[in-house]
Amino acid sequence: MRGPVMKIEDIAVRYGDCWSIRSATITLEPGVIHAILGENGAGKSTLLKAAAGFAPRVAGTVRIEDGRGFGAQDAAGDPKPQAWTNAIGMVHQHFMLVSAFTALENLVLGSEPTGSFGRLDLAKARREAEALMETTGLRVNLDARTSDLAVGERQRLEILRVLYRGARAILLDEPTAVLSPLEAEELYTTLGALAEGGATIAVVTHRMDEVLRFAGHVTIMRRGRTVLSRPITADERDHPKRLEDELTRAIMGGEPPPEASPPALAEDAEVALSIEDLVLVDAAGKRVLDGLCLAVKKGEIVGIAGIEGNGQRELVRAVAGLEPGVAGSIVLGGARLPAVRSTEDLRKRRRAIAVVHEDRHADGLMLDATVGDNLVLGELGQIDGPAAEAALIKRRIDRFGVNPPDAARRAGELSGGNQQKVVVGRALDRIEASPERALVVLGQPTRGVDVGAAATIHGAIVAAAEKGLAVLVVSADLGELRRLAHRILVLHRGRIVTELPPTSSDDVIGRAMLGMEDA
Ligand SMILES: Nc1ncnc2c1ncn2[C@@H]1O[C@H](COP(=O)(O)OP(=O)(O)OP(=O)(O)O)[C@@H](O)[C@H]1O
Repeated sequence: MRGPVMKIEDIAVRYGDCWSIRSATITLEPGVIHAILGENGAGKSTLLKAAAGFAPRVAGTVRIEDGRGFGAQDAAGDPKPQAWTNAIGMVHQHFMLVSAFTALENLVLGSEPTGSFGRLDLAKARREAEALMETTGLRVNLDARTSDLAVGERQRLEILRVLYRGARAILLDEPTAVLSPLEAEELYTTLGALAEGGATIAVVTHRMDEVLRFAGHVTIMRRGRTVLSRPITADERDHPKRLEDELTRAIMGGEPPPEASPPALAEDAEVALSIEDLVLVDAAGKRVLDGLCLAVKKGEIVGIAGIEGNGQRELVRAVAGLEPGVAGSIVLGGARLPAVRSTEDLRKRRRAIAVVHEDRHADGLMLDATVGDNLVLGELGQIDGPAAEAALIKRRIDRFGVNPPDAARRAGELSGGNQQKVVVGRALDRIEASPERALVVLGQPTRGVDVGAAATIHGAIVAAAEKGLAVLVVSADLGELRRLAHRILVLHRGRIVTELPPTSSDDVIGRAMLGMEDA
């Protein structure tokens, strides 16, 4: 199944009065993984959408050549040919699955096989799905409800869905942002095999290590333009430091920011947060938190590593007071936190604890509200008039580099990384100003965020610890935990199984994440 060559020539894309892409030129060839990197808002997602034929292009051409000649689509390129739709599959940053459907139903949605009288032939769908899983090595439980699937499984389902429709070019928008390192590795093995089989593969990512290890070609976007596009040689892969520096400079348009490191921790620092024997049983009777214990001192940054789905989300929600069924105790500053029974209880907890949930769309943002409203969400009635509110919003936009710096824009129109800056910036900036501040809990704080913005967020996390707050960081990015944390705790099946120093290798942490005893 050889994929098409896709030539995107000098395209420009505009949403209303906002230029998303000013000038981008890129050629995607079958047979290699083509990585696309760049700052938040540089236009990477839009570039993929334009390639797939559904971004409002105002100039340029997208040419697809696969020997059968799909031809070119110029700026006024709609409607796109059916062959185009079938040949190119896009896996979006935010999954496009119907959570109430089974995996099988989602897989065939929109291209369902039919039997007599045009009825859906589920048996045939299952046979075809099984065959596809066999050839690609991508496996999911076809009968599971999609809402019950782990995030890595949902990712696989999205790719299977695209392949099921016969796509030979697969465009993936930050596919590893939600995956653990092991799942990401598996995904790249699959993509590598698909590329070797002749597919055209493009991946948008912020993770440099993935580019250095797996990509055969790299393109960098900056402020709506492609500024570098070139192959990666085997020799460069063996000595990646120079390439990494070159790419980082191209992304940033200058020298990379200095890396954060945890502040010095006083030996006699008091324990700020103490969690004892936390137990939470889900609707299916599974103990998602199973006797979890941990402690964090004042001024300490503790990292939590673990494969997604081992209790991270529930731990963060329990500390935030959003899991009424949780048993065990959470002690903050020597006092046991009472159960949250009212909005006032929740407010009280928020004055002491800042929380960033891992799913920004479900728990952190109102996409239809403005950036400004989102930046002060939850502070209703606590800010002294509209002028003070406008000043606070402006400060948060400036401090975290939200781009475009426009408080009146709808949050849903921001790029993914800029949405993340809004959520994290709001939490960190607010807690620092609270007289009752004690704890920051962050779920995947730099997911989908570029190097520069990650440095800003890391700086703010370190600043919070320097102010004496206890900090708990849950992250799938082990490099981030190593850089930021004083200690790394490994979460496995709802409990902390190991404590490791931040100098531990990926291999050691990875083994502990799998629950291996010798880690
Ligand atoms: N539907 C839309 N309406 C208005 N503006 C949009 C829309 N989609 C994207 N934009 C704007 O286009 C620009 C590029 O966005 P895009 O999502 O392509 O960036 P990106 O490089 O993928 O960023 P990130 O790394 O943060 O995901 C941003 O300024 C964004 O705000």
